Amino acid sequence: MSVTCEDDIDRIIKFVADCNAKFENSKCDIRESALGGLGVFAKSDIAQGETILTLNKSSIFSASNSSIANLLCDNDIDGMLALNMAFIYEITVFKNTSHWYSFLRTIRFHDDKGRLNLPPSFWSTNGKKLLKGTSFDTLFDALAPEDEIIQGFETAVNLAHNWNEEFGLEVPAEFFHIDEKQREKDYKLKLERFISVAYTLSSRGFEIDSFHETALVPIADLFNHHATKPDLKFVSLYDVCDKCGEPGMCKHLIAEEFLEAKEQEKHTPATGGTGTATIDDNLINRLENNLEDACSNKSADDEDDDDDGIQNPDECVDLVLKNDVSQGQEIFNSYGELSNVFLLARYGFTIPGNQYDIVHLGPDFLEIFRKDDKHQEKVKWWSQVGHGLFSAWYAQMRQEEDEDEQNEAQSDGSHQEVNSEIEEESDEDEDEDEDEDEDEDEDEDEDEDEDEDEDEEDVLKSWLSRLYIDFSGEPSPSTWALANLLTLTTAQWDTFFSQKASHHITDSIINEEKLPFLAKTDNLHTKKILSKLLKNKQLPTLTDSHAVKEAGVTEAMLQNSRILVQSEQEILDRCLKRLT
Ligand SMILES: C[S@@+](CC[C@H](N)C(=O)[O-])C[C@H]1O[C@@H](n2cnc3c(N)ncnc32)[C@H](O)[C@@H]1O
Repeated sequence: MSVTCEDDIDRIIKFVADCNAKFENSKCDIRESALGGLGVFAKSDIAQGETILTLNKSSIFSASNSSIANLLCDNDIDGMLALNMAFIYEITVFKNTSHWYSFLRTIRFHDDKGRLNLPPSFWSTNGKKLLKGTSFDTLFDALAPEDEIIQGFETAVNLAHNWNEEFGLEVPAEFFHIDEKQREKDYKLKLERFISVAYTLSSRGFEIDSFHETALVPIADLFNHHATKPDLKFVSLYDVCDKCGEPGMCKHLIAEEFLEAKEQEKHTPATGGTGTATIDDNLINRLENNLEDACSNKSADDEDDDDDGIQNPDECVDLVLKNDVSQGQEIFNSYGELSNVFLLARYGFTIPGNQYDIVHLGPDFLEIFRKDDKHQEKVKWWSQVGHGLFSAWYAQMRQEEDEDEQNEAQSDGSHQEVNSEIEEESDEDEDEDEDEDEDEDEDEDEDEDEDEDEDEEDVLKSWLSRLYIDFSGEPSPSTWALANLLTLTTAQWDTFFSQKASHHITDSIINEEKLPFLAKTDNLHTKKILSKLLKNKQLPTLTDSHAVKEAGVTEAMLQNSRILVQSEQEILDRCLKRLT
């Protein structure tokens, strides 16, 4: 949960005004939202297509335009780790000397009681219990501490000390100085602060372009998320030079073109070639001259901009309304079509009745197999052969059904054209595949042993992940198939194969005519098996009486877990209703 204080609104508005941003202040109101923290509301009716925020990319905060941009680049640090480190240096070391300080200090990574904002993977043991057995735990394994962020923290601590030793850059002590006298305790504290910043920034970041990557965008980050009816579109030109952020020609592109031309020359016998293309002093001088010219033109343009207030749209980010909004309404953005698992893991909140939620049944099937030996052969076949075979057959069957539907709607002439195009495409694919196969053969032997263990784990994860119920309460095709399989008597199971290898069931040859049986959704025995499995499913019990909080459990943890668990429980109830 990352929320902004009302007291900070003026500071944020002043920051964007100082940056010459265009924010429709007269039409939008920033105030407290019932969803928590602040939100943005329409002061009057606003029409679809209106741009309510335009900000030059120089006013957003990214690792690439931060005070430590060069250091990060020299040390090959990018992505969220770079943004995290840049944010920490800006708010602790550079403070008032930083252009972004008045904006960045409004981003809080702890609640009003000073408790850090941590993702469930770093919740206390009691906190994690609240989500035990949900899809968050069993499908995404999202309660396990994330090694990547711990490694990121250690990299950041080492770099901070190196930079301090090499050229005296102050170490952000609250984050990266670990007191050796109480190392274990202090390490945990600093690590959690670092994770808390990472979690907070991940809930507020926008993907800008190939230069800035993920960045913080003032005002834009005050819009809350709506799962089904967002009002806004975030617009930013993604393809820019990844070294300097220029949307058009820049010295890096000129250099690249020069090297390409040299490379071509090398392969053209008439002119001959030098053999290697390097960026020599001459080229650098030419580029620098070009750049100076470009800069002087650009500053002239910028002066023009100041005169008439027009900015180059390619250098700006915009928030544009994609619906009409009415006076008083909260204006929503979309953070993506995300289930509560993703919302909680990345953004720190959940929404009741989230239509992207599912209930995972992998561990529940495993429990049936663990308890009852009689299914062993079927499970072995399903995990190693059956699920792949069934999934491929099912996908093909669905495709054919879709094609039949399309064909019915099409005239005969256009129908034939479509088919011949598809055939040509698949012929080409086959040729390409053959070539690739030859190359691959050489490398295969080396990697085989290493790959085997990983493969087994991946295979298990893969077929278990397909066992779920969707938001409407409908079991997935694999869930129906596996449950149908469990209903087979020994005699029926034997007729499933045209040739059965009794020692190695996975070598048996399936009777393909039997596959449609696995897709059946009306078998009473199957429905009984599924109903029993659902009734036995153990989700945490988090009724209102769970209000007595245990140590290490905050109100926010409890509230988010309650919403997530309730959403899964409602899906189970819907499924049970369908089955009976
Ligand atoms: C980008 S910020 C949005 C502005 C935020 N309300 C604030 O006060 O700064 C994202 C955070 O807003 C909150 N949030 C956004 N949409 C929400 C929703 N639909 N329900 C509950 N909280 C939401 C969450 O705390 C999330 O971490």
